[in-house]
Amino acid sequence: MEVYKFGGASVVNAQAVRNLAEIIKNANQKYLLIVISAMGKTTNKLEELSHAYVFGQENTHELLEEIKTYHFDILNELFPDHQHPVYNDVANTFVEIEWLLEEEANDAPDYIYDQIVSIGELLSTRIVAAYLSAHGSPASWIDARNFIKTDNTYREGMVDWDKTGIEIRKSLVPVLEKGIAVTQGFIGSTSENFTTTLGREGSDYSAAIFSACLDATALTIWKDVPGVLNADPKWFDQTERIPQLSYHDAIELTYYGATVIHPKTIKPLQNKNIPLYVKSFLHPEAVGTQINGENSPLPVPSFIFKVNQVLISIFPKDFSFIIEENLSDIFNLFHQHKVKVNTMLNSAISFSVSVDHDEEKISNLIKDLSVLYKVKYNEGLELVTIRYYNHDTINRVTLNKDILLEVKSRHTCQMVMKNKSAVE
Ligand SMILES: Nc1ncnc2c1ncn2[C@@H]1O[C@H](COP(=O)(O)OP(=O)(O)O)[C@@H](O)[C@H]1O
Ligand SMILES: N[C@@H](CC(=O)OP(=O)(O)O)C(=O)O
Repeated sequence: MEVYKFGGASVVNAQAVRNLAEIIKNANQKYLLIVISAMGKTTNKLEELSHAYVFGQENTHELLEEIKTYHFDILNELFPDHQHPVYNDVANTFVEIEWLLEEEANDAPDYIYDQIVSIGELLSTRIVAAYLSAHGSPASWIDARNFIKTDNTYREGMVDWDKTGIEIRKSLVPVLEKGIAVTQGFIGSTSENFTTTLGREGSDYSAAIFSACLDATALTIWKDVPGVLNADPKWFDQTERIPQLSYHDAIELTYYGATVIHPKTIKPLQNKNIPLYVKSFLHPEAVGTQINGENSPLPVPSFIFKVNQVLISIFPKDFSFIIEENLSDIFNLFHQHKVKVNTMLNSAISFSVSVDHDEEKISNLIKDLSVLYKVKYNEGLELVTIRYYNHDTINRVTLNKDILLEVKSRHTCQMVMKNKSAVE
C-alpha cells in the first residue's frame, strides 16, 4: 500500500485538481492513501482571518467571503451539477467557522487559530475526494483528526505515536483494504477531540506519519519541481536535480532549511525504511528524486539560502563563562519565545545565534535576554548553508559579502553574511 501527498500548489485551481485526478488514474493503484493540503495559499488567508477575529477587526466577514468565493469558484468549474452533495459538504464546513466568528474571541489565540486554519484541509479534501469519485477513482473521505492524535500544544501539536498507530491500524487499514482514501495533511486532534495543527507546511509530515503507521511500501510527495534540487530554483538560476539522496542527507538539508520537504518528514520514514519519492506533478512520468537508506554522498554541493536573518550576540554581564553557567538559561528563553536557532557559535564569554526576523518575537526575546545579558544584534542578514562545500562554492556565495559568522563541520558550512558596504 502506498501513500501520495499533494501540497497546495497541486490543488491551486480546478485545472490542478483535474491534473491530480489524471495522476491517480494513471498510477493505477488499487489501494492508496492520498494526503492533501489546503488549496493554493488558503492557509495564509485563514491565518489572516484568525488574526482578524482574535484582534476584533472589522474585516472578518470580508476575509471569509474571499475564501468562500475561491473554493466555490473551483467547485463550479469541477461540478456543473449544483445538486452534487459536495456543495453541501463544503457549505457545512464553512458553517462551523461562521458560528465561531459570531461569538466573542474568548479562547486562547493558538486554540482559535487551529479551529479556523484547519478548515483549509477539510475543504480541499472534500473537493478532491468528490472529484476523484466522480471521475473513475472512487475515494473515501477520511477525517485525519480521528487518526493523528496529538497533545494540546495548539499550532505545533506533538504527535502521540502510540495512540496514532493504534487508531490507524484499527480503523484506517480496513478502509484502505477496500480502495482509495483521501485525507488531510497538517491537522490532528487532542485526546478531547479538539482540532490541532502540526506546524506550518506540516502536511509532508502527516504523510510520513500515515506511511510509518501503515507500514506503507512507499511515500510519493508531488511538487512543482522536478525533485529535490541542489538549491531552491526561486533563488538560483542553475540547479541540478539530485536523483538519489540518503535519509541522512535529506534530514540535514531539510533541517538547514531546504523547504522542499518539511524537516520532520524523513525520520519516521527512515525508522521504517520506507522510500520517499519526490516527483513533479507537472511531469508525473519523470523519475524525480528517491530518498532511501543508500548512503551515497550527494553528487553536487547543495545550497540553502535564508534571508531576513538577525544575528544576536549575547554576553554575560558578570565575568562568568557562557557555556557552563548560562547556556541552559539562554536556550530556555529561546524556547519560551518559540524562536528557532538557525545556526550558533560560542566563545568563552559570548554566544551568537542567527534567527529568522519575526519582529514581535525577536523584540520580546531581546527584552527578556537583556535582563541578565548584554545583547547586541544585527539585522538584514542572510544565512547560507552549503552541504558538501568546497573552496569554489564558498568563494561563489561570498562574493561581495562580509562574513559575520562562519560555522564549519566536515560536510556542512554555514555563513551569516551581509552585502559589502560600498566604498566611500
Ligand atoms: N532544494 C530544493 N529543491 C527543490 N525545491 C526546493 C528546494 N528548496 C526549496 N525548494 C522550493 O520548494 C518548493 C516546493 O515546496 P512547497 O512550495 O512547500 O510545496 P507544496 O506546498 O506544494 O507542498 C519549490 O517550488 C521550490 O521553490
Ligand atoms: N496548508 C498548510 C500545510 C501544508 O503543508 O501545506 P503545503 O503542503 O502546501 O506546504 C500550510 O500551508 O502550512
